[in-house]
Amino acid sequence: PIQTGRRSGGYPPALWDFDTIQSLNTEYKGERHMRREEDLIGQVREMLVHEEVDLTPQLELIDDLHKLGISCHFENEILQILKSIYLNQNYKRDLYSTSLAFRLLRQNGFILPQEVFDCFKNEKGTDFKPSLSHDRKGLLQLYEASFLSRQGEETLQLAREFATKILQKEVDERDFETKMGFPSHWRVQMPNARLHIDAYRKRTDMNPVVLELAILDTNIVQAQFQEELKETSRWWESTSLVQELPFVRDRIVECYLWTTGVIQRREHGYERIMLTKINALVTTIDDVFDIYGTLEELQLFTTTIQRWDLESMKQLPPYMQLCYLALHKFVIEEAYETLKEKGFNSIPYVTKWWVNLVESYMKEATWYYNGYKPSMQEYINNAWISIGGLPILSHLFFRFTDSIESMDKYRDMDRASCTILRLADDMGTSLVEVERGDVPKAIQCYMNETNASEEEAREYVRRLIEKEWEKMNTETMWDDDDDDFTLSKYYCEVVANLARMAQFIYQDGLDGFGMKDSKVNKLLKELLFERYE
Ligand SMILES: CC1(C)[C@@H]2CC[C@@]1(C)[C@@H](OP(=O)([O-])OP(=O)([O-])[O-])C2
Ligand SMILES: [Mg+2]
Ligand SMILES: [Mg+2]
Ligand SMILES: [Mg+2]
Repeated sequence: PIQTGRRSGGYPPALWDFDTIQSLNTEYKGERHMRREEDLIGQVREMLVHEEVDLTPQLELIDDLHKLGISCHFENEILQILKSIYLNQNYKRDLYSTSLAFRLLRQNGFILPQEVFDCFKNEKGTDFKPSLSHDRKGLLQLYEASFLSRQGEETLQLAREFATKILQKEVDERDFETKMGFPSHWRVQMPNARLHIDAYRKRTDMNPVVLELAILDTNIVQAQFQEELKETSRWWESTSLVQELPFVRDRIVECYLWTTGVIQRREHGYERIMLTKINALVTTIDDVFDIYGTLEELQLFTTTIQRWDLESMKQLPPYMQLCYLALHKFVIEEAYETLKEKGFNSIPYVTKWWVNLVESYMKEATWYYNGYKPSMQEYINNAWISIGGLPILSHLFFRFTDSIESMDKYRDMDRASCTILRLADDMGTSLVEVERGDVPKAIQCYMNETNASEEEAREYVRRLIEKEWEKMNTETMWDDDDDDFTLSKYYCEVVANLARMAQFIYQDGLDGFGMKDSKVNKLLKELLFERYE
């Protein structure tokens, strides 16, 4: 049933108010903790570079440091170790070591060819040797390594099918993903770190120095996250958008949580605060289009943003004027920083993506009000834009790269990231959205088009996400020695992390952003509010 005009999003109120956020405190800002952390970092560095450990334990340590959220302290040492393994190719061992080395090397820019797995295939090269089906440890790592595949790498496709077929026998189809969890290549680092610390501390091969560093570090980085969160909360309060537009989702804490997975490097606090503001603005404008504005108002709003001037603002209703001016003010402030620090004017580029976004919103609103049901392809061609990833990535582009000319190099990875963001969001939010009144989303479009069941539609969307990850890998993993192709490492990281964070927020098909009863909400409280014991 098409409900014209004002609808409710059915979203619960904010879980934490302004004063609660401002009163957050932790003892882990003290000098004493910093000194202890430096001491532990020194001890772990010794383990990394001096102990003559065998290849496999060294790779396992590197993998653990990343999952425990503390690899940032050892970036140079890790790259040195991986570079030497890459150059003297001493990873050709059993399935486990080869798969582990393959994944860690590719994840760090050393693009090992898929042919390293040929020795594990049968004579005809048509499949992996059946004898491997007893090597569970090796198969798990082969499964993980297969997610580093680029487009057209058949051996890795074969590896994923082979490992999945055998591992699936242990768990039935449905909870395979839940039990296996997302492959590590799809997992964000900081929001998952505490889950890994919980698991690590129970392992028999756990190293007490590594464990103590991981626990201390997660409490120290929480102190930094809390200060950044407080700043974003003061900004959000100052916009008065919640007061003037009471129907929008008041989710500044969740908007901040997003950034801890997208921008994982400690020193990029400014970018996390900036990204939180973008998330909050996109959420507000999305709700204006999705649940509140009449078609006429939305058309006025779109035209005003297309003009990007202050003149045409007066034709807007008051609630839209405030929203428009909040966006305008943010874009100008960021452009000011970019001009001051980098000497170029980002406004024409950034405003283009904000205009594209509201035009895609306008298309969805028109479809909705006309009861139009787009085909899957027609929907996706618009919805990879309407998810709001492009303004996010364009603002981050100007923070993490130094030349406007290079923008085209990133176009395909941007699209892959936004498409995964869109598909993951639809998996988590579209049932509630369509229920309260919204344009049919990926799951519904596929069901309309093929008469498939919801479960079949979800399985189809999951396969689309896998394909988009292959595009992402193809675009972001380039041989570092391919010197005519220099990409910004930081930018490639955040593009892939935006997709990862979407899959984290909407894991298990739940809305970890809009709704409160999800695993994500528990992880949010632990990461941002609770001391890790
Ligand atoms: C940050 C975001 C990913 C972006 C703004 C809020 C979101 C959580 C999501 O909100 P949603 O209403 O699900 O977007 P859409 O489905 O209406 O496009 C779109
Ligand atoms: Mg919406
Ligand atoms: Mg929307
Ligand atoms: Mg949605």
